Amino acid sequence: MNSYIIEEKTGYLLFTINREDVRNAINYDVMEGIEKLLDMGKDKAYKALVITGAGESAFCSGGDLSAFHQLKTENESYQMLSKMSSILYRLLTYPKPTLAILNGSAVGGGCELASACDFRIGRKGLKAGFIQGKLAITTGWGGGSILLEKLGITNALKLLMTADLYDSEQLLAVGFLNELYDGDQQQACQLYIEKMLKLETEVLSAYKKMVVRKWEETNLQKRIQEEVSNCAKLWQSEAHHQKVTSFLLKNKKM
Ligand SMILES: CC[C@H](C(=O)O)C(=O)SCCNC(=O)CCNC(=O)[C@H](O)C(C)(C)COP(=O)(O)OP(=O)(O)OC[C@H]1O[C@@H](n2cnc3c(N)ncnc32)[C@H](O)[C@@H]1OP(=O)(O)O
Repeated sequence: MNSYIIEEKTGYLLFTINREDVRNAINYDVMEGIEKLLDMGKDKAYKALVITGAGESAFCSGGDLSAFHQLKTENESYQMLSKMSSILYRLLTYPKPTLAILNGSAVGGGCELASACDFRIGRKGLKAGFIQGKLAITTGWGGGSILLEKLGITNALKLLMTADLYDSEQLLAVGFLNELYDGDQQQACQLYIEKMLKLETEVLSAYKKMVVRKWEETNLQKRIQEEVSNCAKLWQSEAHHQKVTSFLLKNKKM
């Protein structure tokens, strides 16, 4: 079964992480799928990109712990973290509107993926959290630096420094979610982007350029690279490896 599905919809591309059995955890296949989405999205036929997860339970549970647990040293983890942070920077600065539909829980890198999109709508009742801190690491794909750009500093630091799971109403209140939906996900998606799809793609990309220019002037990409380097240093700590091992043992993955 493919780790992801890319569907051509009228005016936009829909990317679905298709790994429901592991709560849509991101492995190298999914990373390659997002790169393929970003390449396909250049076509003028598409005015927007939408990202979601398969099933009702999870949007994305972050990095695939079974796959990435093999990465022990700072350098080994840096290669993976740097690869995904570059992909998320491409997504963040994409010259078209991008929407994450949180169809269920989003944790760790799943929240980083959602943060890299311009907009986030979430199913009522979901829980999400930047739980990296509970694994003795920080965000490592750029999500911390991006969150600090998109939410107020206090709200962003609260989500990052508590490493807690928050419910959909709380996430709406702090501005991580832009809207909540009940029921049909496709309808919620259509309702959210239909007005944007009526505009010329040149107008949409001109507005996106305004914010990308601000991020370029404030060295966001360099700040993301520092985040990645810091996470790689923490990654090799005994504390991090023990936390991941206990998760995998609890789920009989070791
Ligand atoms: C910089 C980013 C960073 C990185 O890795 O590089 C991160 O993303 S760090 C954070 C990594 N992610 C996690 O620690 C999340 C771990 N998962 C969970 O906390 C829960 O699974 C949750 C809250 C997402 C969903 O809980 P729920 O009770 O609904 O499901 P289960 O825990 O029973 O999980 C079902 C099934 O999926 C497997 N699973 C879930 N998440 C992952 C994952 N991230 N990697 C690998 N496998 C995952 C879990 O082992 C269960 O497998 P099963 O064979 O059914 O026992």
